[in-house]
Formats: sequence, structure tokens, C-alpha cells
Amino acid sequence: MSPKTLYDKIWDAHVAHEADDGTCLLYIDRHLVHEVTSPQAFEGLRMSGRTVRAPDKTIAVPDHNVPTTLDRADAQTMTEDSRVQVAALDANAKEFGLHYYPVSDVRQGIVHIVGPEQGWTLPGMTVVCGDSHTATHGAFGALAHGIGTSEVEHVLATQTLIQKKSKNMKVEITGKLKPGVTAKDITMSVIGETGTAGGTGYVIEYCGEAIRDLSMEGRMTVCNMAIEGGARAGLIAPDEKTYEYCMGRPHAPKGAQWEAAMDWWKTLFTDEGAHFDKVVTLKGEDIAPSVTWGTSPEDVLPITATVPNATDFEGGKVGAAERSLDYMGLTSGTPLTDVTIDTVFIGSCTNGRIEDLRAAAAILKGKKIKDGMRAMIVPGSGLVRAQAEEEGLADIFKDAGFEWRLAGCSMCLAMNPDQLKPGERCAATSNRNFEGRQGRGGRTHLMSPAMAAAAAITGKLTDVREMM
Ligand SMILES: CC(C)[C@H](C(=O)O)[C@@H](O)C(=O)O
Ligand code: SF4
Repeated sequence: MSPKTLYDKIWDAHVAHEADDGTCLLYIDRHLVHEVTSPQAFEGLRMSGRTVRAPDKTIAVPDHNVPTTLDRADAQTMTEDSRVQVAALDANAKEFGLHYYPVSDVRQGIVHIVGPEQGWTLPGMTVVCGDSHTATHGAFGALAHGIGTSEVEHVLATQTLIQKKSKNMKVEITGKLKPGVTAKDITMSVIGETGTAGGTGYVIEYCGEAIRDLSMEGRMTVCNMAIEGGARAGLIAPDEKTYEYCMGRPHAPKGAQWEAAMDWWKTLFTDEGAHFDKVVTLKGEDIAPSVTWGTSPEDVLPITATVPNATDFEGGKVGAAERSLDYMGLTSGTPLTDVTIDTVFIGSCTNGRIEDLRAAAAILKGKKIKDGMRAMIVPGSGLVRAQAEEEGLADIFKDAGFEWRLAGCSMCLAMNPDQLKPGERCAATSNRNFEGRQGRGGRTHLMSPAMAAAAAITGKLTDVREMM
């Protein structure tokens, strides 16, 4: 048998049918659903008189639209559109008998944090969600695709997805990371290297010592942004850390079923000599704490750099950089550490897990945020929030001057009340810095939780290594 990549193995195990042109019908193990991309899909089912094929494999949770303030149960805090979407998810989950975590449930949170936390996401699975950051689940060695609303309807009705196989790409991070450098810096640096189209047509497998050394949470941060690098999905082979994370989770297999699952999981690695169509290698020790300066995730630089000149780029990127610099209100040649900020957002499916909060707390302990700074910490789920309170992190945040919020997508995107005003500049731990992403006219600098915490204290983009 010819050697296979991890992607090949999971793909082959899920192909239910292959047409002559290579189009495949893939069996789907887990379908995650949120309120934004599902209402029309359920409506479609109803119109055609169909039901959900596998409600026991379909998990729903509202996250994008929900306010994160303590008064969110009061419907007045939501816009009409948001209220309608969340109410539709409530009704659809009930009507079709799905696993559901409503806003009132402590397990509610961002869909990509809830899936792994509850043990729905497991190695070797196919996982889909009507959301591009479904790539996050690849951290478990699961093939996780973001899908569109018509595909959501297709998966609801059939528990299968029509797909063509992508090419294999390997991203290897060798060696060790230096102090102050995190999974977020890895994933941003990879995109800085490959560009936002570098992964187009590929499924990326991340490997190498620096990836192995990451916790499951860090691996989720890396895979989360595979999509910003253009890839169809990101994957990391499961290992002891993966099994340990999964064991005992509410929906993970138990007893003999666990043993059977482990037999399969242990086969989930890329065989010696398997072919990759594209290979990118970065040295772990070369990666620095990084920030974005522009309006694309590929506009990334080490914090020690200066704001670039548009003429530093080539081709179409010159005009794009000019526009980015103009939108971001930045002057070429300014040291990044001189850029002042007025808002800090720590949260999102990229960096809203307990380790992210611990990393922020380690910087914020005993400190105060800069006068006039608006800073919020939004845990990725109600359970992350509860754990942070138990560990005393919430007190550190509140004492420092941060708002301590309820779980949701929050200021990652402007679909709920947490938004930037025009001209406001935010240090954010999320994954997209597009124009208007956090609110019309708002300016976003992406970075790690520790870097965002450091910026909250100084009021400027800051090299976290100086505060360690
Ligand atoms: C709203 C949703 C469809 C969207 C996505 O697909 O990623 C959102 O989660 C985002 O991060 O932009
Ligand atoms: S936290 Fe942000 S990136 Fe993640 S699902 Fe929500 S909106 Fe999308």
C-alpha cells in the first residue's frame, strides 16, 4: 500500500461514494450549528418535508449574536435581527430534537470552543459547521470543514457532504519557541509567510517539534487560522495530549468504546514517505511575538518592526498596503511599539480558552490598565468563565480594570452590541482584521492574549517580553 497522509486516511475512511469526476460524498460525524448560518437551512428542510437525518450528531449553540453583558437575558439588549436568529435556533433545536446549549446554559459558548469542551470533537472524525473557523477542530486530528448554508441544509438532511479532495500541504515548525512566543504567533507568522492565498486548494497538516510541544488549546489556536491562510482545513495528528484532553469529556466514548476508538486513533498519522504537494518550514526559534498592522491577516510583523511602506511590496499588494495604511491611520516608519490603542478585546474562538485567560492574567496580575482604556475579557464558554472564576483569574482581570463578560463571539465581529466606533483602535486576540470587522471604521491589530494584556497596561502595542 502506498504511504498516506493523515488527511488521506481520514478522507478515505469517510468516502461513501465517489463519482467519475472525483466528486465524493463524505459521511459526516459531527454537525455543529449556530444561529447565523442555519435559519434558512432549517426552513428548507421544513419546506421539503424532511427531518434531520442524525439529530444525535447535530449540536447547536447560539454564539455570534448574543450580548455578553450580564443583562443579556433581557431581550432589549439584542437587535431585532439577532433576536429573530437566536429565537429561530431555539425553536429549530427543539423541533428537530438536536443537542442544544441555549443562552441560559452554563455550557453555552462559541461553537468551536463548546464542541471540543463537551467531547463532541474527536480524532479521526469529519466535523462540519456553517462557519469558516470550523478549522479549529482539526487540532484533534479531525477533518473539519466550514460549509455554506445550502450545505448546512444538505448535511442536516443526509448527514453527508459533497466534496472534492484537496491537495496535501505540510507546515512544519521545527525546534523550540522562545519565551513570550505563543501558538498565535506561530499561526500568524505562517500566514505572514504564505499569504492569505497560500493554502488555497490544500488541507494543511501542521507538524514539527514546536507543534508537538503545544497544548491542545494552542493547537486549536493554530488550526483556527488555517482558513485565514486560505486552506480548506488544518490538521494536527493526535497524540497522548489529545487522548488525555478527550478522556472523560461528556460525549467522549467510555470503556470498551474508548478502547476501540483508541485503536483507530493510533493509526492517525502521516506515513513515512507520504507525498505532500506543498511544504512550508519555519524555525520555531525565528518566530517573534507578532502583531498585524493592516487589514488582512497576512499583514503581520514582529512587534520589534516598524510600520511598512507600501513600496516595500510588489504588484497588487502595493495598492492594498496603501489602502490598509490609510484605513488603519498609520504612518510608514513608525515603530509598532509607538502605536497607541484605546480598546482591548481578549476572547474569540482563536484565543478564548482557559490557557489564553491564564496567559493574560499572568501579565495583568497586580497591574492596572491605562487610564481611559476600554478593555474586556470574553471567555469562550460559560465553563471557561466558571473555571477562570474558580482559579481567581476573574478577580485579576476586574482588579486590573477589565470588564468580565459572559461567553460569545463578542467583539470578534460586529454582529452583537460589542463593537468599535469609527476610528477606535483595538488590540484583539481574534483572527480577522478586515475593514469594519469589529465595527464600522474600527481598526484591529491581531495578537496573542499576553500581547493584548501588555497593550492594555501601556496603552500601546507592546513587546510582551519586556513585561515578563
Ligand atoms: C458568521 C459566520 C458565518 C462567520 C464565519 O464563517 O466565519 C464568522 O464566524 C466569522 O468569523 O466571520
Ligand atoms: S469568535 Fe469570531 S471567528 Fe470565531 S466563530 Fe465567532 S465570529 Fe467567527
